[in-house]
Amino acid sequence: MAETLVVDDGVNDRAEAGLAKDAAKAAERVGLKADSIVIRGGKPLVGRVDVRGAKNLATKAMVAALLGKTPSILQDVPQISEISIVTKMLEAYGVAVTSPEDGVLVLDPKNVERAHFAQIDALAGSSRIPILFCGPLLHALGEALIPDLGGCRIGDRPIDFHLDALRAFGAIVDKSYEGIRITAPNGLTGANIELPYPSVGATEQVLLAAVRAKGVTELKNAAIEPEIMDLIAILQKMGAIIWMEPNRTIFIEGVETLHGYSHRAIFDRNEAASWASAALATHGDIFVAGAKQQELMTFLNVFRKVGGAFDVREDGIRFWHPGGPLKPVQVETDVHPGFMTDWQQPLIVALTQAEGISVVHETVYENRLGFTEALVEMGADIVVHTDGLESVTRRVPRRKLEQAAVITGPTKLHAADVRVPDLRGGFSYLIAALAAEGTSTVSNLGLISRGYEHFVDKLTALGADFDLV
Ligand SMILES: CC(=O)N[C@H]1[C@@H](OP(=O)(O)OP(=O)(O)OC[C@H]2O[C@@H](n3ccc(=O)[nH]c3=O)[C@H](O)[C@@H]2O)O[C@H](CO)[C@@H](O)[C@@H]1O
Ligand SMILES: C=C(OP(=O)(O)O)C(=O)O
Repeated sequence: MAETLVVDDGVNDRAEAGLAKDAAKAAERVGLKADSIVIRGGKPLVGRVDVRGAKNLATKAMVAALLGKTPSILQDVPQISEISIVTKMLEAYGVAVTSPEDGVLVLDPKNVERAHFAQIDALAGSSRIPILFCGPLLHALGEALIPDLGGCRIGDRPIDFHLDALRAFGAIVDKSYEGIRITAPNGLTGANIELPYPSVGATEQVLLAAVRAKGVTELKNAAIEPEIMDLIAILQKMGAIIWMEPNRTIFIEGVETLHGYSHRAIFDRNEAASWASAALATHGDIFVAGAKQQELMTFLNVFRKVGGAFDVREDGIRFWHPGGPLKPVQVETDVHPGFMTDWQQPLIVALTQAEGISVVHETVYENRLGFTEALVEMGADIVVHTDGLESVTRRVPRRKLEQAAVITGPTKLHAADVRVPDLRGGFSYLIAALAAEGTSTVSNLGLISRGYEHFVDKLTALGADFDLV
């Protein structure tokens, strides 16, 4: 059975309570005081939004700073609650975090020897990032205490690949602690690791542990998402030796010491794709400044097939609904370069407006379509098949408990009161409420601020009609 942290039944409630409590607190730290938004829908979103660094890179870059002997500088850091949570973690682990100007973080690991493990428990259940501190802390201190993980509840999200990899490096895992305690009395030694699935987090785990391990590490079946490539670029700036070979193989030659980096985070392609879906679903026209074509190629193909229009410019991408009917599509989520799982939730709202039957097959997580229930309440015709659909071809082997959503459109969406279940599901509810006729209330907004910077201000800039409660 896969090893898990916070996902077994007995501890789920604790994780959920932690996530909800922390989401609200962390949201306040990034300026969101309201729990709910009352949206008067039926108006197209038109205007410009700016997208900065990716949540899924910036947080890992912050962890990487712990590996350096000197301070690191990270630019284009978004004001999202996930960053404020990781800042608190870094501070507990002895890294001084300052922000000389908006979007810039200086991360100084000078006090890591005086890590305050006792303060870490207060952050239990708030994020998935803590598990990535294992390698850097083991190199710095020979010991790591990691609190229970949080993150979106979109599947079981075990950490067996992470722990197996750490054991392969020579670490000892003790799960009697609430969370995990991990030690490396003899240091970490490079290893040959093959991941059972190209997990993003487990690939990052291996990179962050291997860069200072003794000897060479070979990682097979690695994830190769653009955010991972950006993390590799950061580690190389720090002095690491990393190269790639075909078929998802990464080699890392361990080095004695690393120094700080200066880096501008890759843009948030998940946020960009979310605003693109919002433009389509509301018959709108949104220029997403900072979006780049390369990392969005797979999304852009699907967006075009659905009938959306886009224009790639020097400084961003304009997405709009060109008029006329939208077309149904068949999409299967996958690891990069496939269609990213984080994109499917916002896209599904747009697909409720396509003429015909669309299929979205979720193959990365086993519980990421539950959010569609609220869309059905709002008038969408969506049937979720929990065994997946046999007819869909796939690159990765079939895994248990997959889900497929069959969306029949177009359907008129009407107003409803809905509660945000997870980050992308929450953004989807905002889109649905903006597209629907009437007045909807979306509550538990704190979760959206985990990954969408200044989304309330952006909605105002796009002409949305709403009040915060
Ligand atoms: C903070 C962050 O970057 N989050 C992203 C990251 O999550 P995260 O890194 O958690 O996602 P993974 O790629 O690790 O997970 C993919 C699949 O592998 C499974 N798995 C993973 C690890 C493990 O030890 N055992 C195991 O079975 C998971 O349950 C899941 O079904 O990549 C996901 C897939 O692109 C994205 O949806 C998330 O937005
Ligand atoms: C699933 C996501 O994030 P996390 O891994 O932080 O829960 C996401 O960004 O959509």
